[in-house]
Amino acid sequence: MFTGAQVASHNCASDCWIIISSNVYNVTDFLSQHPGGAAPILKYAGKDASVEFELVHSPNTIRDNLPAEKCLGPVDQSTIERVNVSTQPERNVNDAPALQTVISLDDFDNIAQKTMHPKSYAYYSSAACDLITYSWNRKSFNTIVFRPRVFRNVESLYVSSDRQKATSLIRHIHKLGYQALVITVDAPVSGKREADERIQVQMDTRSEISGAGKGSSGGIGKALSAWISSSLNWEDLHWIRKEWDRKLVVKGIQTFEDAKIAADLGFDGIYISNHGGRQLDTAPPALHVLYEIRRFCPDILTRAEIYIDGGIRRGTDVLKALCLGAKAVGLGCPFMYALSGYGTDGVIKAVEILRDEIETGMRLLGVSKLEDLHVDLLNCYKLEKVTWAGSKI
Ligand SMILES: Cc1cc2nc3c(=O)[nH]c(=O)nc-3n(C[C@H](O)[C@H](O)[C@H](O)COP(=O)(O)O)c2cc1C
Repeated sequence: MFTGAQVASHNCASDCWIIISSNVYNVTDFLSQHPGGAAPILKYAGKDASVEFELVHSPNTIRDNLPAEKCLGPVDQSTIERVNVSTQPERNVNDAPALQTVISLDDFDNIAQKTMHPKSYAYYSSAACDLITYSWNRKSFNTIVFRPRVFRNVESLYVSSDRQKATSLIRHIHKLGYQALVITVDAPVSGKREADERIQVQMDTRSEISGAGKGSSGGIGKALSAWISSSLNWEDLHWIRKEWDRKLVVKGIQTFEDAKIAADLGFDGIYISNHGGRQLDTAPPALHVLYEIRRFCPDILTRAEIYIDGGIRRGTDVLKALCLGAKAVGLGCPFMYALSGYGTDGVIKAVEILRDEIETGMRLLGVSKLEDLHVDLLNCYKLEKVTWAGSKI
């Protein structure tokens, strides 16, 4: 067994011993082979390098890189001086929140920032210079927009999975006098809605502390989607068409191809929507799809009524959609918030605000009738550049 003093006498580049995890190693020959250069090792020549070593090396590093004979033997721990490698506050992996609360890979990163030793985290997370390539790695994926197809029998249908129940529901709403039936086709399963899931796991975790419930149900969205069938496809529309003789609208169209299928099947309305961004992330914005339809099958604009929603918040948004050929627009969240804050009065106020903005916008555009809104009132240069124009690869 070595003493700390014995090790301390081997403290230069031509004779370098270090202590790692209570063992003494002769690393003199290894200095020139260390991928990080000799300097970080020489800093600990003759000393205990355990703490710094463990921050940035895996446990097998020594076994894999040093010949066995370079391990000289154990050192008497009571004789060695501790080397303080960091003035940073100690962080503790035990501070990490319960694993069930982690719902995305970025959560692991955020937790690591708070719980890892700063030196280890800095080593793991650092990237070159201005982080240009590092950030492009992620951003480049976000420049690609999906073209989701709908009604493909992915084992989910946005009417009750029990067809008998769905039929009686359709008949019931027919009897109540509703003039249009909207079939939503972009939600064969619930999207991964993280705020919804996060609050659910937090509540589940809290109730586990008191002994109630285990695991997470994945939020309201997942719970509500449990009764939806995922096997609906275009064939099913014949059955729905037979049951419903009034206006039939398909909601959730996101490509010109599906718009064409819907128009050919005789749908009265084609509702372009990505469910307010609640389903497939990086699905196309509704305006892209409307533009795509204008480009590839403009006849659809006259064969069916086109509706769009998603992110519409201003009268000017409405005017732009109408200029591009939409018959009507939808708003989800603004009306839900208006309703939850002020009830019916809130909804009326929201409509008034929009109406005022639409009328003001029309006057400033020099237009007095909705029918006079047309595409030449718009400069779509940028929209055209980002809208799908056919595959060239
Ligand atoms: C809380 C919430 C629940 C929704 N539920 C449904 C639904 O059951 N069926 C459906 O077709 N769309 C549903 N949507 C999507 C809306 O119909 C609409 O497409 C979307 O909210 C439009 O985007 P916007 O909120 O940005 O206006 C829901 C949206 C929200 C915010």
